[in-house]
Amino acid sequence: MSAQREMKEKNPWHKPLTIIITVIGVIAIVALVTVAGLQNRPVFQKYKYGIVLDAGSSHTALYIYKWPAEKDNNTGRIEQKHSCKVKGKGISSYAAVPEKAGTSLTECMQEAEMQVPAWRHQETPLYLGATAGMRLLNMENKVASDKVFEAVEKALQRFPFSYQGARILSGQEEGAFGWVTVNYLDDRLKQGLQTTGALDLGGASTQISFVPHEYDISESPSNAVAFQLYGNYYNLYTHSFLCYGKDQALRMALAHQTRSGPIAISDPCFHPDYSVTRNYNTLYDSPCVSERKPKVAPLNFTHTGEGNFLQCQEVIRSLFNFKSCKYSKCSFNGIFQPPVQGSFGAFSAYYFVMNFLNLTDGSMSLETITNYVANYCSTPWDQIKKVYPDINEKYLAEYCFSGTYILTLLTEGYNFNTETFSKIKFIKEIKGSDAGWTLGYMLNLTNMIPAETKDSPPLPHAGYVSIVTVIVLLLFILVTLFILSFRSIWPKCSKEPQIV
Ligand SMILES: Nc1ccn([C@@H]2O[C@H](COP(=O)(O)OP(=O)(O)OP(=O)(O)O)[C@@H](O)[C@H]2O)c(=O)n1
Repeated sequence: MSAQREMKEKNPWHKPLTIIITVIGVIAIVALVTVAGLQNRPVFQKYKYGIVLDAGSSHTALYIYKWPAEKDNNTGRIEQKHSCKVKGKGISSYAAVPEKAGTSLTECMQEAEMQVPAWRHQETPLYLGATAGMRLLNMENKVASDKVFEAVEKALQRFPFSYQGARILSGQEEGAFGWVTVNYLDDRLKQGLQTTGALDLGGASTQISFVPHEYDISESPSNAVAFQLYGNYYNLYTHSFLCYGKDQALRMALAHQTRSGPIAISDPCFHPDYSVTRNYNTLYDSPCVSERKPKVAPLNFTHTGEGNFLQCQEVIRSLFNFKSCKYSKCSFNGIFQPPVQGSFGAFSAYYFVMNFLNLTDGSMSLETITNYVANYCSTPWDQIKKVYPDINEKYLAEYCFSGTYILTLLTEGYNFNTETFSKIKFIKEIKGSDAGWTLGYMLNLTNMIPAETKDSPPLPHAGYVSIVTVIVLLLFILVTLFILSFRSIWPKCSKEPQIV
């Protein structure tokens, strides 16, 4: 009996005050942990959406972007949710039947309706930007270009999105927004890191954009774009060469070889044994070559291949004018360009071509790549078709020209050398979003990159709650220890059990 009593005496949990403190403490901890848990549980994310249609010269593509609804003004959070390739050619090819330019977009727009939740449709901005194909059509036939836009606008307005307009981007915008996209996706802008240059090769134009060292923008103001993004200032050099996209460059190369109106040409940029009949009118039906059409020429010419890389380079060199330059330094055609600087991302047709040729592995030297392309070009056409039976023959026939064009443009046009060439990465996408001008365009139009950085609290909310929880827990332990340590000096007389 007395032993039992003694045990009760020694066990502090039997003291009423201790029990009360313990219960309160446990309740406090449970409450805090519950609050922290609720606060930090993975909540159902609500997203906002934006749609951009890239109406290029060779085709149109639709991109849907999404970002967390509560973070409109934040960085690194906007990502590509979906893309859709419009069937058929670019909208500029519908000049003779403009309504078809509109209807061609229907399928991808219907996909967009399914991809974006219905309750977000009305607030989802929808943009269409047209590039070099429409630039050329607009130069050639403004009425036809306006009609294509009318048809496209009509078609897009039928959908329940917030239509924001369709327009032709300038070459400078195309270059600058491509640069913004690449650096945004790489998280370089928010962190103020050294930026990556952007190389974009389309069907009808090509763009080069980078931030040069010691750049005197007054030398050629039309090539300069100033940005203030997240509190950082950038003086971007950008230039777009109309007609130097890969399809128009090929036209120019063929025009060069048919300038005297022959009935047949032997082309070093096509494989040995390759042979097709081409139509003079079709070849010269572009403002990039129309003025060079020979006065006297048959209806068709036979286009055969020779597969000679060095001679192909000679033909391609003839497309560039390296003679005149009124600036301290030029790329070609008298266009100012400071020396290339830093790393570059090369996308669109740069990627399609280099990926087909298996040359996107960054470890290959310029010399190895050149030898590979030379060897590829000299391979007979029949053999090429056997090795790649599933590739569209039109694309397949052109990869020798395209590979040679890319190497010549980069090394002789933009002056990349062995060392600087090794800093070019051929990329399709970055972190799941396609490289191209569309994301940069949307970020700009929706003001989603602030000029200044926002002041943010020193700790994120979740961190704050966790720290408070730990501190309270420590306090509770300290108080308990404190109470227990005083147990021995508590007045015992009043609590002495009365033994009757
Ligand atoms: N698998 C593929 C897909 C496309 N291409 C080529 O890549 C170019 C298209 O690049 P893109 O960036 O889509 O150009 P567009 O936007 O159509 O052209 P632009 O920007 O000049 O208007 C075209 O020459 C097309 O033939 C290719 O070689 N292989």
